Amino acid sequence: MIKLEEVHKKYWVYPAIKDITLSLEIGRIFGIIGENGSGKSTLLRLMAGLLKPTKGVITINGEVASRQTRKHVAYLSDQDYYFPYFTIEELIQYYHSQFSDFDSIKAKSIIDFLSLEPTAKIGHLSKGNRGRVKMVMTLSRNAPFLILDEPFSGLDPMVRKSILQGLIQFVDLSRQSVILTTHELKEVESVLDVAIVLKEGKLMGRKPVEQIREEQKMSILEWMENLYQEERESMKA
Ligand SMILES: Nc1ncnc2c1ncn2[C@@H]1O[C@H](COP(=O)(O)OP(=O)(O)OP(=O)(O)O)[C@@H](O)[C@H]1O
Repeated sequence: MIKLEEVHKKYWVYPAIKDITLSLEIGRIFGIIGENGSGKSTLLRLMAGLLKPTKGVITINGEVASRQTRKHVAYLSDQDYYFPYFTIEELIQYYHSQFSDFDSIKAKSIIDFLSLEPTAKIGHLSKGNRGRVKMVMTLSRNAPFLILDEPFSGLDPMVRKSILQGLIQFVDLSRQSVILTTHELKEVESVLDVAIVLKEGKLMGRKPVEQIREEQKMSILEWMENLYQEERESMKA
């Protein structure tokens, strides 16, 4: 479980995350959504142990988030940082040497599923295929938390949904969770279990997607827009 208790994060004096208390359990696919600059990437980086909270506590499986807890997290960054001179298979060997939980057999299956050529050099790939390589490297780790920051950037809209649905089969939800951020709400709606909405660094809501659909008769986007509207009205009052 990842637990945040009254977490604040400031960049210098600017507050990016404000007083968030939240628990994320194993066995779910969480979608963190919100407008640009609402704090989604900052929240993921805090959970991944890459940033320290300014105030508050984050624990991962009971340990305070730090360099040591990074072993519990496979993190896909929204940055394009992969080693351009490696081939995909060399990158797999490198990851295998770096992460004890890296599953090379799974990596090969995901490469097949995503129609990537193992001997291709990373630097020669299109942006969309570099994005696919990042997914291979992240989903091949048997870490309990797979944290994906904008995993679909660069993927064309026609394949996003089918790729996402296919990739979920490589996640073992009996002992893993996926936490992702995205602006592609339509494509992810069908696979998300829980939606978490941020606005200006604040937690606006957390709800099972089934409940949003069945009880509130709304899409995730409509639910998010409602929460934003309520916030605007409460600010005016
Ligand atoms: N390294 C940084 N230094 C200073 N301010 C930062 C830094 N990173 C993010 N911020 C600021 O913190 C706020 C939250 O940024 P963050 O990237 O977490 O938002 P986001 O919801 O992921 O945005 P987007 O949807 O555009 O990716 C923004 O106002 C951003 O400008």
